[in-house]
Amino acid sequence: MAGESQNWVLMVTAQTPTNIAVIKYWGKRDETLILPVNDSISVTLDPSHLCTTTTVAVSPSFQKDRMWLNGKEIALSGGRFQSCLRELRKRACDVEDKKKGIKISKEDWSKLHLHIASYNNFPTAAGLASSAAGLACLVYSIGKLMNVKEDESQLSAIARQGSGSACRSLFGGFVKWIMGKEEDGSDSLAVQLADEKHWDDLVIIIAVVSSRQKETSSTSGMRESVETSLLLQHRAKEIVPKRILQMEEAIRNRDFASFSRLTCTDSNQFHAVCLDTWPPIFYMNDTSHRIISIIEKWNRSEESPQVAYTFDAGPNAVLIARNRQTAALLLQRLLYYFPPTSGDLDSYIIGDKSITKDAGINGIQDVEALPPPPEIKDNIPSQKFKGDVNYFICTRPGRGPVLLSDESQALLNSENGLPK
Ligand SMILES: Nc1ncnc2c1ncn2[C@@H]1O[C@H](COP(=O)(O)OP(=O)(O)OP(=O)(O)O)[C@@H](O)[C@H]1O
Ligand SMILES: C[C@@](O)(CCOP(=O)(O)OP(=O)(O)O)CC(=O)O
Repeated sequence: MAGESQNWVLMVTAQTPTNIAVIKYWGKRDETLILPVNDSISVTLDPSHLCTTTTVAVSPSFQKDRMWLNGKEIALSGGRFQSCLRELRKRACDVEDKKKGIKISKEDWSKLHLHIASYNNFPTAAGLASSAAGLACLVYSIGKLMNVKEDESQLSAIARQGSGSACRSLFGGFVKWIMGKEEDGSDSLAVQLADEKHWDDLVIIIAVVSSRQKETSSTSGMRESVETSLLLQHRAKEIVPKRILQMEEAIRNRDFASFSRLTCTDSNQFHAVCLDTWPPIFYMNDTSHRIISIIEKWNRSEESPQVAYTFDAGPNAVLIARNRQTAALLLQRLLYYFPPTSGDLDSYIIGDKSITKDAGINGIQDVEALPPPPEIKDNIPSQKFKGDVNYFICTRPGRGPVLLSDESQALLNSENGLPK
């Protein structure tokens, strides 16, 4: 290891998106390597609205590996973090920073310690897939720091060992996680089906539904489903392989009718598997069901589907509108049924606020003046559900991980490698 003194700090900062599955991953065939029972497909969400930023630093002065998440130190002792660190160290290569006069040889990495600081620009552990963006960012940034030569797909197989869904966050656009066949998991990795520009009409609105912390984590929920649900076995063997092919075709042809049908039925089947688990698991709540029925009613009243819905292991609805015009109509419906409890629209609709303008909403008075959606039959009085949605995030399909070269965006101090 060459360097004038032992006080140098070398660091890298990266930003990684989160993703939402449209064909769900639910069930592992290997718990430690995190190998799934079926392929899955996701849409990467625009990191301008939902992303993780991670800085990793290395210095001979660091005494041990340390990590800070959203400003608080967390333990890195968990098996999943350790698997990722071990796999990355195995693949580390020589690194030279001529400007700083630092040279790290391949062999040095096993003796050097890391400091990692990460920040999610959205709530952590709130059903918005922070673990997917977080673990993908950890692997991507350390991979860059250690000059790991593997491509994104091979890195995805490492991120997979941090959290299954994280492997799909190594790419932008539309991503498939191939389940693979090998026992060592070497062929269980993510590939990009199409980038985010391929289908840039799509607009995504997430309804963050008020709820208590979920009772069953994805990890334990899917373990229980594998052990007890016969529907899961049937789904993995018979249903998903066909759906994957149909979904790939729908994405290739930008066929919204097919994309929407597959997305909704796959989400519904995943929640049916949860219900088929013993004891049953409930992730959706009354508000989630209400949102499904609003969308179903609207889609049925039109000639072709306007919006797709999908729900992960929690009550939040992820709604995918076929284009901006539809997204504006969707937002009007959502605000009609779920008006904010306060007049503060700015914090009620976050992300791409231009959709709010397109919907003709400039203030709370416009929300109050919204007419009932035309698909409601006149004889059924329409009810409103103020307070049942915490807030909405307007976003779209987005790009994959990037390095941030501007040092001012680093989360660690370049002098001592501690959080800024
Ligand atoms: N930026 C990050 N860097 C590293 N690890 C993270 C990061 N963000 C979250 N995690 C890990 O993910 C855990 C949260 O995962 P959890 O599955 O409970 O919630 P979620 O991913 O936000 O929600 P869900 O899985 O329901 O969509 C955290 O406790 C932490 O271990
Ligand atoms: C419902 C899901 O979001 C499940 C995600 O599960 P995780 O990736 O969080 O589980 P672990 O691999 O145990 O970390 C569906 C999906 O993202 O495909």
